[in-house]
Amino acid sequence: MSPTNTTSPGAGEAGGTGTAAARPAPVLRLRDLGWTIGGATIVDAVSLDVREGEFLAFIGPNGAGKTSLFNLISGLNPATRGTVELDGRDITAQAAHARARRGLGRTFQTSSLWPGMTVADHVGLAAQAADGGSYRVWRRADTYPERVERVLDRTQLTHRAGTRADVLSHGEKRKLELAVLLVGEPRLMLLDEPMAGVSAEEVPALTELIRSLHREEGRTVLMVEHHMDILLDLADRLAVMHHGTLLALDTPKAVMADPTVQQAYLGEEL
Ligand SMILES: Nc1ncnc2c1ncn2[C@@H]1O[C@H](COP(=O)(O)OP(=O)(O)OP(=O)(O)O)[C@@H](O)[C@H]1O
Repeated sequence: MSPTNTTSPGAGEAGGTGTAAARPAPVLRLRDLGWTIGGATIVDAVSLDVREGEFLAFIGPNGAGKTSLFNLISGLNPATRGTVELDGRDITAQAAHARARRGLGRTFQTSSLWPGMTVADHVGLAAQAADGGSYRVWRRADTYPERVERVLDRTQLTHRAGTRADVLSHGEKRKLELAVLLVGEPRLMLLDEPMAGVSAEEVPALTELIRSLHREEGRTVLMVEHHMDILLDLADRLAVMHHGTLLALDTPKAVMADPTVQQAYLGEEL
């Protein structure tokens, strides 16, 4: 595996499917993307393509720049160099909400829920926001009964509809964050450590949910995760971040066997 892999088209690399002629245009294209703040380069010239329907997982030691890269892709932070293209359109200068309207949605490493608000109200409010409404002028969740019901059913939270977010288990909170994301029907989902804080008993159901959003619904998924066993099961390709750079990008098997990657993780379990 060579780092030049990172600048070649994503299609076909993951499972060896398709020919160059049959490759669809990438849904997401990063070119020379970087973020420098206070003189420190946090994300350093990352280039990669993600094909429609792909599951690309990001791994790397703590502080490698994975979340920062997600912030640049989702528009939470502005890039200080390079470009982000979605469906062939340069969105580098677009704000996060404009990117969300184009089908790019994300979850966060730390919980983004309102403790005193019910599960159904979270989803209803997200539906209102997805329709261009404001998060500040709150209408009741039952303005969107069908949509709320559908998303709660999809995320196995129907029985928790009237429950306040702060009494949910960690796994249910993560599902609710996915529900809030799904109500906007994202085609490209950025999931930042969706298993963080989730108990071992709840991991399989959450993994299955994420798998079905990808495999059954055909959503493109970019996911940061530290649990390698989960990624080996879910991901088409692994991207390895190290000191802000993209160290490797290949199939999980090839990445695991790469001596450069092993070196980067020296002292840590890969
Ligand atoms: N706003 C900021 N200002 C200065 N430094 C920052 C800022 N945001 C992140 N950093 C630094 O950038 C580096 C990368 O952080 P980031 O959260 O992107 O890493 P990560 O790979 O997601 O780590 P983890 O796996 O621990 O979540 C860290 O050293 C962090 O302290």
